[in-house]
Amino acid sequence: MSQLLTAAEMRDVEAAAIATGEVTGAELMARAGAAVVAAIRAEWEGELPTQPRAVVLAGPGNNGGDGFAIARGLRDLGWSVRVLLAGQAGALPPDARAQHDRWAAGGAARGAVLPLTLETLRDEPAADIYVDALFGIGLGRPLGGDLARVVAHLAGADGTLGLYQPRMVAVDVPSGLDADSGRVPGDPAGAAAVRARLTVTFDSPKPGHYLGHGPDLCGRLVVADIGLAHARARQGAARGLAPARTRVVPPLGIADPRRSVWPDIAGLLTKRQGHKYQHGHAMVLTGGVGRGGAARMAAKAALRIGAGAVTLGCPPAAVLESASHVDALMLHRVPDAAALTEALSGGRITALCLGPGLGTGEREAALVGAALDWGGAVLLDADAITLMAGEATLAAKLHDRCLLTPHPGEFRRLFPDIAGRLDDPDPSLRYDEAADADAQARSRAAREDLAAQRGPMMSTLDAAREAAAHCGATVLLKGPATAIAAPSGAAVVHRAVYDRAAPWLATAGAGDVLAGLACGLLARGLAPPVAAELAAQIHVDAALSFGPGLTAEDLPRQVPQVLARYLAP
Ligand SMILES: NC(=O)C1=CN([C@@H]2O[C@H](COP(=O)(O)OP(=O)(O)OC[C@H]3O[C@@H](n4cnc5c(N)ncnc54)[C@H](O)[C@@H]3O)[C@@H](O)[C@H]2O)[C@@H](O)CC1
Ligand SMILES: [K+]
Repeated sequence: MSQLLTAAEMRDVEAAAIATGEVTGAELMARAGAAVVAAIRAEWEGELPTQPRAVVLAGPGNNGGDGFAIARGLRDLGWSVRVLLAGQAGALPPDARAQHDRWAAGGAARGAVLPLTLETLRDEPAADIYVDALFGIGLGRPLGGDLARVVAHLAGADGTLGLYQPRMVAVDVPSGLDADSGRVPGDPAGAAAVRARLTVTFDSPKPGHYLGHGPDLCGRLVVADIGLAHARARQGAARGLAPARTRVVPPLGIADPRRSVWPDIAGLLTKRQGHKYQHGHAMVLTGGVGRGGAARMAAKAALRIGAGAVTLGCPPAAVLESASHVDALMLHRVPDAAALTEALSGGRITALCLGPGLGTGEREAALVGAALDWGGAVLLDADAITLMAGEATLAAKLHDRCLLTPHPGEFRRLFPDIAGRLDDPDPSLRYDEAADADAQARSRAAREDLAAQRGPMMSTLDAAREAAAHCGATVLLKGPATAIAAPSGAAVVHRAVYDRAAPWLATAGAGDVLAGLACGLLARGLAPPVAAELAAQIHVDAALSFGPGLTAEDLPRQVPQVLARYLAP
């Protein structure tokens, strides 16, 4: 499973399934409820008393409806269950109302529903499990009033985190978290949302489970099948989005690490016999004297990932320095842009990497210009991005064989308008259509997709997509969950969170290695979005395989192990 659905897409899929008559909304809600009950039993197995007690917090929409279905499911298992409802039963949407009525039919003793207020919640005797069914994918704005206080209390504002978080299961998303962006409307710090030990979502994960505060708030993420796979595939195909517009990589739910990558990974990486230049020739530009380390690290990574040959392009004064460091790399003097153009015009170089440790002077700006004028595969990182941010005519040369790998700060420099909207805590400030007239000219289809995918808050994924559509190149926006977007609108979220969290990867030089891996793959002929996706994965797998204590220099050395795992028969 590898598809990510925004809230709007999830609604589409549900509506399409219901419209064909193959399932009803009520049935979907019953399946959702049953899936959460099963996930609770699995998660807390062996930890609960003989007759556990649950408190279900039900909200005013269908998430609340799931809550009533869960309450009934737990009661049927012999649990003692209390439901606290935010709002009036009469105002619930029909499916949720029906679940409420089935629950309440248990009578005052077995099916009691109390109004949810901070007071009623505080007065409740402690429970073994709390079910957060307040808001799911329908959260549309910042929480306010008493509900905001309730959520703040659940989130630990009163020193109560230790009481709730270890016992909290969130239905679909922790309430307060925006399912599309991983942001918390009205609270950039993310404190105004429930913190769960377990989150059970339905059919497909949502971007917000991986981006922003999502992983922190969700705890463990379970994706439950509620029988919508066919409707999802049909819906995707109908929109021309098949097989999947936004994927999460590696795909979920496959334990075998060799298969936790997409099926043709071995095909992409296996070297067939042939001359070294048949596997591509990458050139990595270095900075001046004493500044070559970053580029050398990138070059080693490019070599490890299987580029047939790698040449360091150095300013003349720095040739000697690099020569004393690395034997397997070739060296080439690149005094200026004209020399670079000449080197590239020979037809041997199949991909160029520039940025790590490059410098940001006039010579380097001219190098970026020459690299982009070449028209071949170019990876632009670090200083190259900073240079483009300062010089609009450089950025205007970007094309679809380019791959940009900014960290958030570099992204902000190069795309200040997009980043400005991304930073804004006000969810009413959405994707700005007028500002994107350029992208409109480039690709109407991509734009329409962007519109269809948009939620109430902009995400880093939206930002990468907008940036890619805007500049016409593939953009890899770094983060714990890396967002990679092609100009066509196709995108992936690389999940280095949950079981793939590698916090030790935040080490100096790790970004240079990522650039080198991606450049090596470009040199081997992979298209920029594929090279980016694969490089991000190998980068994280290398970090996971080394473990804590990692330095950037260790990363290229881990690559053979990682490849061996992928390529094992
Ligand atoms: N048939 C279906 O549609 C299914 C829905 N499912 C559940 O339904 C959920 C989506 O249901 P809904 O679309 O009703 O959305 P939610 O239940 O997430 O929330 C919508 C309700 O909350 C209110 N609301 C939104 N933001 C608010 C705020 N800041 N302050 C106060 N009130 C606010 C809305 O006005 C609306 O009443 C999913 O997350 C999932 O849990 C599942 O049962 C699967 C089937
Ligand atoms: K919830």
